[in-house]
This record gives sequence, structure tokens and C-alpha cells, in this order.
Amino acid sequence: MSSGIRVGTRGSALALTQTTTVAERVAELAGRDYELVRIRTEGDVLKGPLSQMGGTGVFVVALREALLDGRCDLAVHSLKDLPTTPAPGLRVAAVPERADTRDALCARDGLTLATLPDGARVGTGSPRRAAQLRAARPGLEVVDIRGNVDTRLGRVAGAETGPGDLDAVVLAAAGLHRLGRDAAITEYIDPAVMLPAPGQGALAVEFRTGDEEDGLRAALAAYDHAETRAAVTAERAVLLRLEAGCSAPIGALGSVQGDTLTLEAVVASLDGRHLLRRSRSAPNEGPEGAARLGVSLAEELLEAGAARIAPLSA
Ligand SMILES: NCc1[nH]cc(CCC(=O)O)c1CC(=O)O
Repeated sequence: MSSGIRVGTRGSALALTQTTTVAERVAELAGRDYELVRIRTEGDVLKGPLSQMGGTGVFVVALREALLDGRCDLAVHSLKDLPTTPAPGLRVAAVPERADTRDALCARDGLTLATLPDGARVGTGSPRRAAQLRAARPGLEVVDIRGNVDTRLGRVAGAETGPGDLDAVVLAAAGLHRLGRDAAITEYIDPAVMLPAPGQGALAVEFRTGDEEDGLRAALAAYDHAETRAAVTAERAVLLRLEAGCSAPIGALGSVQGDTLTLEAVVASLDGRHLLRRSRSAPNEGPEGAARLGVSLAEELLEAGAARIAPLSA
């Protein structure tokens, strides 16, 4: 199998299912075999709150190194974990069609945001989710958690394995779907209540810029999904213009309807008492126009005081 495409991946169950899906499709488009190359990243090894870990890209750096030094030909990332600063020598060659963008509440006894009692303990490690949860339901107790998806689900009371010490957790619907854990979802949280992280539900396939290997380039170009690319480019441009870190309490969601790209974004105070939320639309004219839309929305947020209410560089 010397002609197999070597596809770099993290070793978590979620990363492996995502990467397998991408690898199968790219291999099919390129008419080649593939093999997975597992890479351990800093985010997989270190313990402790993710929001206090060494800045952006804890899940990404080791994968990018493996790609740059030739241990793999492609790397697959969750787009929301990919820093907005591009890596020299690499580019995102394909953004496949996106899955569900929403956050999902996984609660005991079928409870929802509306029916969880005051004082209920809800786990998340994300300042963005914590702030929007507090804004929607000031009476909830938000508990900082981390770990892989199964570890987090095990914290919910009544779970088959795990301590069950929480009333609910919030996770990305896309990850739960990919892992076949839909049954744990008790509510798909309306984006009007909780805007997802920029890039949530989307994947990114990174590739070396110098590679002139035609079959693979053409396969990746064919795999790229234009509407998803436009939406996530706009979302990520908000982060870039706000100079926001990966733990800043910022949500953004782009969507294409007909010829129009609409972008919504929120900047929140950590305590959830201030939510600055704005939306803008523009004709969908590809990635450059999408980036401009994101920048203009970010500037509107800055003018409205974004830097005063939220720790943007977190
Ligand atoms: N930060 C971890 C991470 N990165 C991507 C996903 C889920 C899949 C996705 O959003 O594409 C998750 C888990 C979660 O947020 O629940």
C-alpha cells in the first residue's frame, strides 16, 4: 500500500471517526488507498482546565508538525480547534459540508434549559457556553469540566458509567452525532439562545502548500463545500478581527440562503450579564467577501464596546 494517502489524526474516538469519514471520501475521489497516522497532541496529554492551557492550538500543533515534516500527507482537524493564524507552508485545502452547528444539552430525565430547576449543575469547559447559559438561565450553577465526549456524558446523573454528579452537560451536536450518542441529547439549543463557536460542526483538511501532487489537490478541491467555506470564513474573520483567543466568550454562525450570506455573532461577559449580539448580511461572493463581512461585523461589535465587556485575548 505504498501509494496510500497518509492521513494524520488525533487518537480520540471523535477524531478517529471524523478522520475516517474524510479519508474514505478523499481516497475515493483520488482513486487511491489511505492509512491513518495517529498523532498525540498537547491537548490530549495535558490535564487541567482547557481554558488555562498554553493558548491556541493545543490540539493542532503536533498534527501540523507531522504534516510539515512529511509523516503524513493530510491532516484532519475540527475546524473550531484550528487557530485563525495560518501555519506557514500549510493551507486548508478542503472544508467538507458541515454537520449540525448547534450546541446540545444532555440532561438527566429529559430536562431542557426551560425545565432544569434553579441550582441545577450544568457542566461545560467553554467560557462561550458558560456565558450564554448564565444569560439564558441565571439560576443555573455552571461547573467547569473537561475530558472527551464519553467522560463528559458520564458526569450526567443516570449515565451508565461515570460519576453522574451533574444535572446536565453541553456538547456540540455534531460530535455527538458522529459518535452515535444522539440518544443523550435532550435539547438542541436554539442558536437564538446560544451561538456556536466559529467553525463548530465543520472539519478542515490541511495540506502542504508546496505539494504539486495533482491527484490529491484535485480531490481536495472537489471535496471542498463552497457554502460551508463561506460561512466558516466569515465566522473566523470575526475572531481574527477581534484578535480573540480560543477561550474568548465569542460565538458566530454564518449561513447561506440563496445568494445571501448572513452572519450572526455574540460577544459575552463571562458572568452572562452582558451579551452583545449583532447580525449582518451580504451577497455571497466567495471567501474574500465572506471575510469582509466577518471583519465589518467585528468592527461593529468593537464600536459597541466588545473589548470592554469581554476578555477578548483569553
Ligand atoms: N473542543 C473540542 C471539540 N472540538 C470539536 C468538537 C465537536 C465537533 C465539532 O464541533 O465539530 C469538540 C467537542 C465539543 O465541543 O463538544
